[in-house]
Amino acid sequence: MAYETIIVEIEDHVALIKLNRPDALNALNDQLMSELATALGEAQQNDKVRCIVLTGSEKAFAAGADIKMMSEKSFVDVFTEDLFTPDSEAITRIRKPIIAAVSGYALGGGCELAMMCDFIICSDTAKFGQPEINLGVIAGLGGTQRLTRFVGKSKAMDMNLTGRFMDAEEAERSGLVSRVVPAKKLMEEAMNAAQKVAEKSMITVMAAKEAVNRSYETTLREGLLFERRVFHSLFATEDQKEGMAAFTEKRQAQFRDK
Ligand SMILES: CC(C)=CC(=O)SCCNC(=O)CCNC(=O)[C@H](O)C(C)(C)COP(=O)(O)OP(=O)(O)OC[C@H]1O[C@@H](n2cnc3c(N)ncnc32)[C@H](O)[C@@H]1OP(=O)(O)O
Repeated sequence: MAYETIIVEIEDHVALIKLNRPDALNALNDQLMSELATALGEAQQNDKVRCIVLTGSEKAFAAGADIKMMSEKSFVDVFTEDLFTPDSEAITRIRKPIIAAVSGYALGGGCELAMMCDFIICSDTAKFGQPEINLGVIAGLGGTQRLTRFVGKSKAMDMNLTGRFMDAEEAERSGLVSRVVPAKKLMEEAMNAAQKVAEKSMITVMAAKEAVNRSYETTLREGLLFERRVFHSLFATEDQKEGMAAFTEKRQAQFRDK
């Protein structure tokens, strides 16, 4: 399928999805969000794809929802048509792993989009923020909910109430991102991480993703039980036999997703 606001490339089992609205710092309009959902759905269906990397430009991962589109709308418009808060499940229900590679601004919906991914690698130029307060609104795609789970109440309140930006160093220190790398190395680092994930058993990767995500949705007791059940169930796979045999035989495992 031909896209106008994103670019999709598939190489070595990794789908690289690049947000591409350079004149608006990748502001998230309806078309971009719909094309992104379609591309992710296609990556999920494509057997050649084992990991997905989502990125933007050097200057902006995404500067949030399209303010020019929002500015004319009334409460009745946005409430009745459920505007500007697309169902994040189009992204979070993707079972293959998604890595966000963030350079420059990840603000408002851009920060929220990065947080919907499985982990975030950012460049030392990255700036995260929930500046919606400056527009007379609040975050609408997880900036008060996911961000609080990532960085805790105090920092999430600070960012949502003052609208200040968090730099890469603070984002790593606060647990929002997993790694910070020099801007020039960002894509290499993200693609290498994706390759590492792509080498694993897809069944095990999907199970690990589901188990970690469960920790956000349930109690510790239920989460630990879920983890234990999934751990036990993986002993029914050929990939568990292969992984453990490879360790014993001191060789590289050859996973077959079975
Ligand atoms: C998801 C939900 C529910 C809500 C939201 O996300 S609300 C949006 C939250 N985001 C923001 O408030 C950030 C808005 N942008 C900025 O503050 C600045 O653009 C900046 C700090 C990211 C960068 O500033 P800079 O001076 O370097 O660049 P600009 O001249 O301001 O921008 C270049 C170009 O892009 C257009 N732009 C930027 N962000 C958006 C946006 N969110 N929506 C629509 N358009 C955006 C900006 O207007 C300019 O284009 P023009 O020169 O044609 O006006």
